[in-house]
Amino acid sequence: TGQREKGLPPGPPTRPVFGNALDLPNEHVAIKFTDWAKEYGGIYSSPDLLLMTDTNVSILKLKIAHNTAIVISDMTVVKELMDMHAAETADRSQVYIGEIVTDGFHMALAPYASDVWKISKKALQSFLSPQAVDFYKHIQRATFSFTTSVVFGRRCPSYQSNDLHEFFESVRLWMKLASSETPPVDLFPILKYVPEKWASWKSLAKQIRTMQHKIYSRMLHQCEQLANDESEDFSSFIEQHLGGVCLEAGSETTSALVLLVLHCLVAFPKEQRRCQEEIDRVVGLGRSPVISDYANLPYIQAFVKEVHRFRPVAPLNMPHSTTTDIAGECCIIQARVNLEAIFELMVLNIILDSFYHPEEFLPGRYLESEYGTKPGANGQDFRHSLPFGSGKRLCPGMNLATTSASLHIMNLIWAFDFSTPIDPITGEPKAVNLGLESYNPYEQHLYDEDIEKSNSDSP
Ligand code: HEM
Repeated sequence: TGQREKGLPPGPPTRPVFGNALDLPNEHVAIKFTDWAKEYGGIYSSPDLLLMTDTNVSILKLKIAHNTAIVISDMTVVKELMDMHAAETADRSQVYIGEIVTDGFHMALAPYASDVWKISKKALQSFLSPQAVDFYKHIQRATFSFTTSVVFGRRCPSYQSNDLHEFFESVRLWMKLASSETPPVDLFPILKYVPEKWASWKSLAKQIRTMQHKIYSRMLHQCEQLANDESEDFSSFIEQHLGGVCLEAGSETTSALVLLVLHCLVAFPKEQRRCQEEIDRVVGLGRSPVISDYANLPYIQAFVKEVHRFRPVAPLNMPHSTTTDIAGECCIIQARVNLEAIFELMVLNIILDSFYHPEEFLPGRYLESEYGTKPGANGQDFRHSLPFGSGKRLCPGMNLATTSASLHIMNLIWAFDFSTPIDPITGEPKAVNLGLESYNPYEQHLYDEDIEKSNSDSP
C-alpha cells in the first residue's frame, strides 16, 4: 500500500501506507497540485491519495478516499481523456458520506451507469438547455406545463414540444384575429356575408379552429394513453432530489462567480471603468440591461472570462473516475482510477506557456484571441466551458449559470461603482487582498455611488 503501481505516470515520492496523503494541505489543495504539476508535468499520479476538492466556496468541502488519483493539468490530456474517452472517464467513485446524506439519489455523485444519473441527466437536459434558459420562454413553458399537468395529467418538460409550439402559435393567431386588423363584424353584422376570398379573417378563424382541435384532441389522447402507461413517469424521489441537487450545485457556484467578478472590479478600478464605459455606451441610462445586451459587450465578456481563468470557482473540478482501462496516447490508465482535472489556470506550467503574464489580471487578452492565449500558443484544446468541467459530466447548469450570472453582472456594473472603504488613517482606499484566503470570508465592502442610475425607472 502506498506504492505507485507500475505503468502509472510519474508523481511525487510516496510513503508506505499513506502514499502522498500526508503531503496534502488541509486547504487550497489546488496550489499543491499546481506545484506538483510544475514538477511532474501535465499528468501525474498519486497512490492512496486523500483528495479534497477545494471550490473556493466555504460550504463545499468533499473528502474522497481513493487508491490512486491521476491529476491532469494539461489541456491536450484533458481533451484526450475527458472528451475522446468521455464514456470511460465519466464515472464517480463512491463517496460514503454522500451515500448517507443523499441515499444515493444525488446526481453529481451518482455512478455514470446508474439510473439516478441517466434519469436526472435526461430531466435536466429538457429544462437547462440553452433554449430553456431563455427566461421568457421558460415562464411560458412553466405556466403551460402547470396547466397541462392539472388538466391533462401530463407535464410539458421541453420548450421544443409540439404541444407547446402549436398552442402558442394558435394563441398568436387568435391575438391577430382579435386585433384591429379584423373588421368589426359584431358592430356591422353585414360583414358576415362577405365571401371568404375577400375576407381573409374568415380563413384565419377556420385555421385556428383546425389547429386547436388538433392540439386538444392529441393531448386528450395522450392523457388517456398515460393512464395505461406509467413507464414515462420518473420516480418522484429522484425528481425531488434533482431540485435539491440543482439548488446545491447552482446557487453557491453562481453567486461565487458574481462575487469573484465584484472582487476583481474592486481590485482593478481601471478595468472597472472600462466595463462601465462600455455598458453606458451600449445600454445607456434610460433602461437597465437585458440578456440580449451581453452579446454587444465584448469587454465585459472578456472581463468575466478573465475572472474564470484568474480565480476559477471550482479550481479542482470534480473528480471523474474511469470505468475501464484506457490506452491513450498520453498514458495507460487502469479502471477505477480517479481523474482530477485541475483548473488552477493561473499557475499551471502548461498554461504559463500559453498566456502572456498569466499571473496578471488582463481581460484584454480575450479580445486578442478567442481563448486569451498568446500568439503562436497552441490553443486548439482550450474551450470556454472549461470552468464547468468536461466530458459526459460537464455541468448541465452551464447555460443557466452563464445567463443568470451575466444578467447580474451587467446590472451591477450598470448601476454601481465598486470600491474598498477609505482607510481613516491614510485617507486612501484600503488595499484589496486578491489571495485565495480573501475569498472567505468575503471581506470587500462595496459602495453604490451611482444613485442616479440605480434609482432610474427601468422597464
Ligand atoms: C458559475 C456556476 C457554476 C459552475 C462554475 C459550475 C461548475 C460545475 C463543475 C466544475 C461541475 C463538475 C463537472 C465535471 O465533473 O466534469 C459541475 C457539475 C454539476 N453542476 Fe454545475 N456549475 C455551476 C452552476 C450550476 C447550476 C446553475 C446548476 C443547476 C441549476 C448546476 C448543476 C450541476 C449538476 C447537476 C452537476 C453534476 C453533473 C454530473 O455529475 O453529471 N451547476 N458544475
